[in-house]
Amino acid sequence: MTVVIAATELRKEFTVRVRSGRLRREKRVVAAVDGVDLRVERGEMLGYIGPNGAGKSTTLKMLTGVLMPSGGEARVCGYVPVAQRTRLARRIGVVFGQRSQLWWDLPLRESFDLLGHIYRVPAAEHAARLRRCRGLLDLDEFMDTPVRQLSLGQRMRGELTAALLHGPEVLFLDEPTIGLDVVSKQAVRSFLTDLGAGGDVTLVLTTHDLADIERLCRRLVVIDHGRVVHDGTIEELHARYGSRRRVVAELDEPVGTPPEGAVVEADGRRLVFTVDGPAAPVIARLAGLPALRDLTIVEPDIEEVVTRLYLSRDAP
Ligand SMILES: Nc1ncnc2c1ncn2[C@@H]1O[C@H](COP(=O)(O)OP(=O)(O)OP(=O)(O)O)[C@@H](O)[C@H]1O
Repeated sequence: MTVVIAATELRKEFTVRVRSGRLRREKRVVAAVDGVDLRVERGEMLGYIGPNGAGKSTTLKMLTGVLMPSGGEARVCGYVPVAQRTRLARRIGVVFGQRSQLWWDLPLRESFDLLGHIYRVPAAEHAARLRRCRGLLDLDEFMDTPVRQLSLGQRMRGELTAALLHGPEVLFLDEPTIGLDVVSKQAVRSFLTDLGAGGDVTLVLTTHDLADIERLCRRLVVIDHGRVVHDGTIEELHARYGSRRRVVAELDEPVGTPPEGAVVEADGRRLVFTVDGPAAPVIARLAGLPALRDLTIVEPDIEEVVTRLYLSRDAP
């Protein structure tokens, strides 16, 4: 296994001035990233999440060579990000949802051509990658539209293409689906799934949309107040917080005496059972209910478990 991202005790402190009286301003140090250890192997798709202000973007900026760490070490593709930023830039692709790497007044097509020249991508490689992105991201309709006239969803598809034209090994995506409609989100997600399926590109994704994570990432790193508070699979997070599957029975008539273990909802027309192991015994027990209309198994909800994790961190 090749480790493509290795961070040890990575730290970033910002000095901010805060008002401390009518005229006085005091200096205060904010530890935006407070000792993050992270190892990511080639081909992993990693979700890097956390509440607002947790330090996600700051971490990504340090890993991509935009910000100098205050402490600790980072290597990405073997390079020290800030010191070897130019060399690193050839090996990574970056999409910051809130910012653009495209030329505002140029049509997409020309932005892509320029990027091909800047990175000195051989013409055949450039054409092949562009063809693939055009197909998978449905770019054809707006290839000749100036970037400033693109909608957010169209621009994001352009941004992803721009980040990939030089064939990066690691792709850093900071909120790539922010503000996109459901169709554009799906387009971006299936594009990233396709990209990850090859196993060569490593993907680090920050997002507040946990469906992105569920759809794309096996591993989840959660940070809060600049520190890693979970590093593992989504299943491990569910196990840690005791998330359970539920069996839901919909009834045509309100139930008289609810079966043991049921929570009764919807005026007695819905029974909810929490199950620990296999759902079959509960389902078998319910199959005989006279007014039964439908039975569903509801998997543990990622939003719920992540909310619990964030809230538990807030507790004193
Ligand atoms: N340039 C800066 N100067 C001062 N403080 C900063 C700067 N950039 C970030 N911070 C602070 O560092 C902390 C982490 O910010 P960061 O942008 O990394 O969070 P985030 O996890 O990406 O948040 P969000 O989900 O809201 O985008 C916050 O408290 C933020 O106010």
